[in-house]
Amino acid sequence: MPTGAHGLNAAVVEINGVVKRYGATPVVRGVSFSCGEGEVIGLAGHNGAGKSTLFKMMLGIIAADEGDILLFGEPVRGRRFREVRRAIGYLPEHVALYDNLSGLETLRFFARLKSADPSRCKSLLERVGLGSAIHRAVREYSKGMRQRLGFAQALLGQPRLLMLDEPTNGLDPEAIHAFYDVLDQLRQDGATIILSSHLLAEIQSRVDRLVIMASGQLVAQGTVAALAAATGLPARLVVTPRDGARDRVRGALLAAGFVPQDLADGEVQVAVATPQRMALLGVLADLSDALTAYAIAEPTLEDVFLRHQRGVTWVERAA
Ligand SMILES: Nc1ncnc2c1ncn2[C@@H]1O[C@H](COP(=O)(O)OP(=O)(O)OP(=O)(O)O)[C@@H](O)[C@H]1O
Repeated sequence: MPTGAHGLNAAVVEINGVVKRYGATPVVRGVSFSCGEGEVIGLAGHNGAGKSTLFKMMLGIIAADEGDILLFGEPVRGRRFREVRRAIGYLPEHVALYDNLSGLETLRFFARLKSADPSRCKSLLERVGLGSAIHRAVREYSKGMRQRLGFAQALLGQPRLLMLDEPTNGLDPEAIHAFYDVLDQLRQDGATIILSSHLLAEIQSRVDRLVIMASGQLVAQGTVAALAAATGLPARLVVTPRDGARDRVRGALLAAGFVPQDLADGEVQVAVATPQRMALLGVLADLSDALTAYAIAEPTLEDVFLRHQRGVTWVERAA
């Protein structure tokens, strides 16, 4: 395993001020982050945020216009990167496959390209759930099967760093579950993993840290808990007034400093900022005979994400 110029403790990934332009248009705009050994990082962002472009720069497939990228301490376009590249598994967003080859032939082909041990191909295909289809032509593979084959290709050569671009794209829920099981085993084996997704809800419980991109910029990074707490988004209270009690409910909420909003089905909603939580308990107690139900929804990471998409930037600073 490469340890890089900085020795064993070097960050696996170091990205500093990376910019990429197509023509005059910047699509990655000054992105910086780093990633330590064994970390699982979720790179989240909507379509077009710049995730795939960043991945391609991290692999040296395309050159950055500005900034530095070091993997295992080596500059990605440097002379010694070839050696480092062998320790990296990459699942591109669109895997190019030869339709006439079988799954096994395909993987053996990739193994030769990567100088990886071809005798492991069969067990790798079993590991990604393609064990019964290894001799079938890839042209007969479903989208999900092609994606699994791409994943097997990324696992060739026991990579120490896995970069997976939208790895669950095209997978059904069962296959997504199986994918994360394999990812957990790889994490236990000490691999560093960066996976991108536009589905924050799917990855948020499966990564150690999130890096959120929007319009080519890194808008937030941190653990899921830190991101949710730091943005201080309000919780939402939704109450269902008893028949004829709606005005009383609205009045009590207003008097306690909340701003009631009528929902279509007769319910009333208010935003509850953290300092208002105690006041909320009092109002609910006063209104106990006027309500048939109430529910408090904590802010989700999706709310955080949407807020970042609207241009609010918050980046967790290292202590
Ligand atoms: N070769 C290219 N030439 C011109 N523009 C490009 C090229 N490749 C990507 N872009 C543009 O760069 C921006 C970022 O694209 P990128 O594929 O990195 O986003 P993404 O976050 O991976 O989104 P998606 O999930 O949709 O692929 C987009 O606006 C895209 O149109």
